[in-house]
Amino acid sequence: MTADVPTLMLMIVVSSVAMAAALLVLGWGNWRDGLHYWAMSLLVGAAGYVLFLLRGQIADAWSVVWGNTLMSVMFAGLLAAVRNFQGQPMQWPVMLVPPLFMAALMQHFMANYGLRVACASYLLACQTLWVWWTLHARRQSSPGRGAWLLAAGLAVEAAMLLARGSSALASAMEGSSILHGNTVQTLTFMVAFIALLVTSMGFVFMAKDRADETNRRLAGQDALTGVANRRSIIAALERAVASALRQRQFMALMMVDIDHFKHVNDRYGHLAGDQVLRHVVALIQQRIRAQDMVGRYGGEEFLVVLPDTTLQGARALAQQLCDVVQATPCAWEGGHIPVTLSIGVYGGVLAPQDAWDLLIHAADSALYCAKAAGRNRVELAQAQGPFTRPGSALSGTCPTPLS
Ligand SMILES: Nc1nc2c(ncn2[C@@H]2O[C@H](COP(=O)(O)OP(=O)(O)OP(=O)(O)O)[C@@H](O)[C@H]2O)c(=O)[nH]1
Repeated sequence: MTADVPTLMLMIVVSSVAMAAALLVLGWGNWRDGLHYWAMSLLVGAAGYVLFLLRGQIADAWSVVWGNTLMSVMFAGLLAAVRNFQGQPMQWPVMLVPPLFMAALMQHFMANYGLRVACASYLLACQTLWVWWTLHARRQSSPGRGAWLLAAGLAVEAAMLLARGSSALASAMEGSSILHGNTVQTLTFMVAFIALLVTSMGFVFMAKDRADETNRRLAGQDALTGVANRRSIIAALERAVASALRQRQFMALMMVDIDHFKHVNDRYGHLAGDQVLRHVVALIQQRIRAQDMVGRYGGEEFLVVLPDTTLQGARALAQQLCDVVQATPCAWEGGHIPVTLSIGVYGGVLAPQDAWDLLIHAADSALYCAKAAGRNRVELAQAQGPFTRPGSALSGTCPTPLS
């Protein structure tokens, strides 16, 4: 099976330039995730192929030495793209060793086509595997389908280069040329073309996967405080309720509200109010466990979901929060803003009919009681028995009549 090698090379050049141009146009002014390194590498690779295509028409030193060196620079650039995507620093002195090595090897073996092909193929295979390994070693920073596609494309490319190097060593290639069509040449450049498409698509998908993930995270986040927003914290509560019911475990919930927050806004201004919200969130986050979750339920109201926690445990934590917030006024413009919290706590073993909205209602009722009883305090919603619909166990749990 043979195909016209110059045509295959031309296809690679045209696709590389087209993809690079698309990436450069799309990413212009907003370079991120290493896409600019990828685009530049494609252009360098295309230039290398153009020099191969001109074999016989320009000096061999240009076509052989520079053509192969540019191929090696292209793989150094792909490595740079992956490292940039992963947020790793560039190590140019190390990353540019292979291209320098390639230039020296090509000079040295200029007269021996077979050895030249073998050396160039093995060196490029090593560089491809280096990119693959960099991707693989930090899988957590590039999860998703894109990374799989890229890894697969790199693996195929490396396998093809190793096979080409071995075939060059095994067969006498004197008198042959890179532009001659034979089975190995055809396979080499067909695989190179496919690998170019697959790896580039994989890299772009990687960037897209990351953008999707960032959007998903932001959609579930409260922009001011950085904790879960109302939708996310309710979703987390639903999951915690389902898990507590399945495993017949305790769970607790706190509704935390900043006292007289309107007064903070009125006296110090809204920016100060925002700072107080962040301050309170930071203090809460410092004291909850990894499996707990805090979210902003409303203006100055926060929900804290506490899986596998008894009512008494939640009450102790709530009291700690009240104490620490009172003892740590919020720093603002060289002074301090005193802050206190009221907290309503629900905790217990759930009954099958209990739902997240009932638990919120319970914690909210207890919070109402805490406000009514003078603020800066903790009140409990339900201390015994399964939780039931409002109007039964919950009503009348306020220890102090509302004023
Ligand atoms: N700075 C700031 N203020 C907010 C934000 N969201 C809500 N608020 C304000 O929070 C205040 C809530 O006031 P109230 O519901 O009367 O509660 P309160 O003053 O804390 O009174 P109690 O809860 O009864 O102690 C209102 O003034 C809202 O404008 C926000 O994101 N930033």
